Amino acid sequence: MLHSVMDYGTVGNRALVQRMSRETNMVRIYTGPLSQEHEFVSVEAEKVTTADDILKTACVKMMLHSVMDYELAEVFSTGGQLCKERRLEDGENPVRIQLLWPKIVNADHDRLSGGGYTGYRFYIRKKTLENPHRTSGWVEYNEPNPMNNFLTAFLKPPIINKEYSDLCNLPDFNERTLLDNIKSRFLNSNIYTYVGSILIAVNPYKFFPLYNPKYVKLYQSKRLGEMPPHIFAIADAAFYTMLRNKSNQCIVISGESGSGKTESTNLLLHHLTALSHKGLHGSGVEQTILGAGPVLEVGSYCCFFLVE
Ligand SMILES: Nc1ncnc2c1ncn2[C@@H]1O[C@H](COP(=O)(O)OP(=O)(O)OP(=O)(O)O)[C@@H](O)[C@H]1O
Repeated sequence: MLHSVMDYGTVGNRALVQRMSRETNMVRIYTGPLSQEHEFVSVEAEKVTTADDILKTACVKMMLHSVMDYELAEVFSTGGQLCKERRLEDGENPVRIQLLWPKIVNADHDRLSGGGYTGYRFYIRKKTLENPHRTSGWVEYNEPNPMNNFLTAFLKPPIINKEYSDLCNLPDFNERTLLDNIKSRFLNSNIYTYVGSILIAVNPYKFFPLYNPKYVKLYQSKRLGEMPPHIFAIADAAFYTMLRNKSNQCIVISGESGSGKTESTNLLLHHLTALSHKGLHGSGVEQTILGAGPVLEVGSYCCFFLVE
């Protein structure tokens, strides 16, 4: 009798364990430089789902055609410095792995601060030609995370040879220090610098991946100066000031011929339409913004009116 009760218990437990292992979880696969559109893709998975299956789904979501060329990596990072990473074996179970990640560290997981993110993440990456089968053991690094290097370098200002992202903070303000500061920022791919609430843009005459949806998201609802200088920050500040104060806004863009006024106007429009797409304030805003053109071009000035 006792034996049969115990059997019942065992069968009941097994059913419970099976049910629990079938519960689905979301696994975030960060895209790094592989996607301009998405910071990550979410894949629904069970505890028993293999890394290989998750990789296949992530590739479909990201429209990457040859799964064989990609792999998943578990990455631990602190403040923009990649501490360690390892390749996931095909048969490993990412859901089980992420359940073991320390919760306290991962509380900061989604917080992109001046130093990047802190915690564990899964990344999808291209297999390297030199080493198509990277080790599945942890490899430690002391250099900026290669997955996110442009974004990380952008978010993390250099400590040595300190640069000032706002010229108002220059300890010794004169023409020389001003130009030196803008030049050294430009050489570090920082084309934007603030002077208080004014933005100086240096035309790079080449494409920088600074305007994709990741950056649109990064600058939404942020105070001017909270994030590194960017044209999106100006658009965001004007947009929210217009909504908050219920007053029209004007952005003046000035510079000599070829300095990038038209490009800057397009980038402002790009961010403003992205903000209105959020649907927070009704789709009419986009029409109003687009209807706010024509942009007034007079000599070397562009005036961009944002009408409530
Ligand atoms: N932020 C930027 N990133 C990359 N290229 C840029 C950027 N800003 C401007 N450019 C490039 O520089 C060139 C000149 O820019 P643009 O036409 O915007 O200058 P402009 O000030 O409007 O010139 P003009 O006053 O003669 O009309 C263009 O080829 C443009 O693509």
